[in-house]
Amino acid sequence: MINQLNDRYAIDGQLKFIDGTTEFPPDRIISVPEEVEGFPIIQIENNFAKATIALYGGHVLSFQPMTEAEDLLFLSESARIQAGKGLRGGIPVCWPWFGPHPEDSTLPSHGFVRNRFWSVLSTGTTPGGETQIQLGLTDTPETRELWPHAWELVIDIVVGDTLTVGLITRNQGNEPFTITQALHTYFQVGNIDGVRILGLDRTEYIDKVEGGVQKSQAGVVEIDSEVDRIYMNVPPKLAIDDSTWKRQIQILSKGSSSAVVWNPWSEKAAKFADLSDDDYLRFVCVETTNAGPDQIEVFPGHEYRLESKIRN
Ligand SMILES: O=P(O)(O)OC[C@H]1O[C@H](O)[C@H](O)[C@@H](O)[C@@H]1O
Repeated sequence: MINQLNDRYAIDGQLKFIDGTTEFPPDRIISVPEEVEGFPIIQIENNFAKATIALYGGHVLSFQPMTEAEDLLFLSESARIQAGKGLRGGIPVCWPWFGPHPEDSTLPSHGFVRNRFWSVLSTGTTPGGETQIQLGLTDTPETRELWPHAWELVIDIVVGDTLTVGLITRNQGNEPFTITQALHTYFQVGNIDGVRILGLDRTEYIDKVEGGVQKSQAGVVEIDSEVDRIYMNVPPKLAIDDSTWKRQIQILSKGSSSAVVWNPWSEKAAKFADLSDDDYLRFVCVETTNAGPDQIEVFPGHEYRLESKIRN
């Protein structure tokens, strides 16, 4: 499998496929999903940055511009490969619903594409020397049991000094459908104590920690307890200011008017098997979403693109 992928899609000196099971320590490989041999991970290194992407979940795992000492993305040291489960960290794709299913709590949280193998549609180099990868996923009889629609998803990733991730939803059926979704980005930070999220002053948010009450943000967002919020009518540009590592990460979104900010804090983090107890100090999720009232209707034959650009 890895050899075939390399024969077809590798780019000399820039992109190759590796067997992900050799990248994770054996005690963190709980069960390898059966659909595809090995656990293919795309490894990219070009003039601008290094990045890795798992075919499982269409999941960007890491992105480090050459100018940066530390990865912009957080991947838990306790992240594990487990069939049916997503990986903790990077950019999980939540689709076609964000969070719990609105009517049926037995359905998986954050939809069902973060734990499926995506196929490679293309790899290439842009005229400017960035690396572009497109992965795809389509409905099957099994997904139609979970969500009765015909669809095609494409994740369009460009690795340069900026990481661009576009998630394209195509409606291949005869009826319109409505989605919520997220590029659920885990940003790595020096210490959560020194983090300020900029750009959300005076926006309204749904506070999930306090049962969904609506509040208004005053000033920058600082985190010193569990935070789980859907911000609404957000501007297209947010930033994470990290005083510990003295860097600022820019997040530019398109096709999104909401953003989710999440940190589980100590007590909740301790309950996650795939997070170390003090990992809550090392990341904050600032997610580019269509969530809460920001819902998207896609008409037959049409497509919708949600996009997040990340850079330092
Ligand atoms: O544990 P997961 O299913 O990956 O979800 C992790 C988190 O994702 C989002 O940020 C939600 O707003 C949180 O409520 C949830 O806890």
